[in-house]
Parts: sequence; structure tokens; C-alpha cells
Amino acid sequence: MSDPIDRLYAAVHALKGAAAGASRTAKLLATGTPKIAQKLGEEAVEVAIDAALGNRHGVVMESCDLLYHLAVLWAHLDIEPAVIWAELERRERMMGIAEKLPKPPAV
Ligand SMILES: N=c1c2ncn([C@@H]3O[C@H](COP(=O)(O)OP(=O)(O)OP(=O)(O)O)[C@@H](O)[C@H]3O)c2ncn1[C@@H]1O[C@H](COP(=O)(O)O)[C@@H](O)[C@H]1O
Repeated sequence: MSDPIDRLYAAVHALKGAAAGASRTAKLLATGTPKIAQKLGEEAVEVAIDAALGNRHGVVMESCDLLYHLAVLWAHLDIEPAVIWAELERRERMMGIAEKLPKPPAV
């Protein structure tokens, strides 16, 4: 079974081209990149505010909104989650190698 983000992306992507009245997601997708990016930024700020206030429950809730809006942006740009996972894995491998390299001398 695919993970929740893959499923969320698939659900959101399926709404591309749907009438804006079909759902909130279809309406948001129809607004275009600047508006989607703005919503994503707002959700990120909401996560940060809840974290700064020590509101753990708020961080969880706003993180879900943030991931949803990230999935909307990816779907709008046709960036499949697999592309993101591949880059994360590439970095994981790169950092694994970096850890094994001798440390440069202290200056
Ligand atoms: N996972 C989500 C999801 N998470 C958050 N949200 C929406 O994002 C909103 C949070 O963002 P805001 O705080 O900006 O919401 P708001 O204050 O109402 O702002 P505006 O609507 O005025 O922009 C929530 O109120 C939800 O409406 C989501 N809407 C949809 N999904 C999933 O997306 C798919 C498509 O959903 P539909 O849009 O219902 O077809 C389905 O799989 C849904 O489960």
C-alpha cells in the first residue's frame, strides 16, 4: 500500500482540470501557482506559530494542512512524490558517504 502522501497526491492530482465548483481542492488548483504558493506559505507560518507557542496539537493539525497544500502545489506542477522521495534518498546516500570521509583538519 502506498503511503498517505502518495494517496493524498493521487487524490489531489485526480482533481486537476475538474470544474472549480467540484471541491475546495479543484478550486485551489484552478487559482494557479502564485495563490497555491501563498497558501502553502501561510500554512508553514501557522506551523511555526504553533511551535513557538508550544501548541503541540496545533503543530500536528497545521502540519497536515501544510502537507496537503504541498501536495496541491506538487500536483499543480506535476511533480510526483516519487521525485521527492528519490531526491531524499540521494541525499541520504550522499550524507552516508560524507560521514565516512575523513574530517578536514580544523583551522
Ligand atoms: N487532506 C486534505 C486537506 N487538508 C486540509 N484541507 C483543507 O485545507 C483547509 C486548511 O486551510 P486553511 O486554514 O487555509 O482553510 P480556510 O481557512 O478554510 O481557507 P480557505 O478555504 O478560505 O482558503 C481545511 O479547512 C481543509 O478545507 C484539506 N482538503 C482536502 N484534503 C484531501 O484532499 C483530497 C481532495 O479533497 P476535496 O477538496 O474535498 O475534493 C481528499 O483526499 C481530501 O481528504
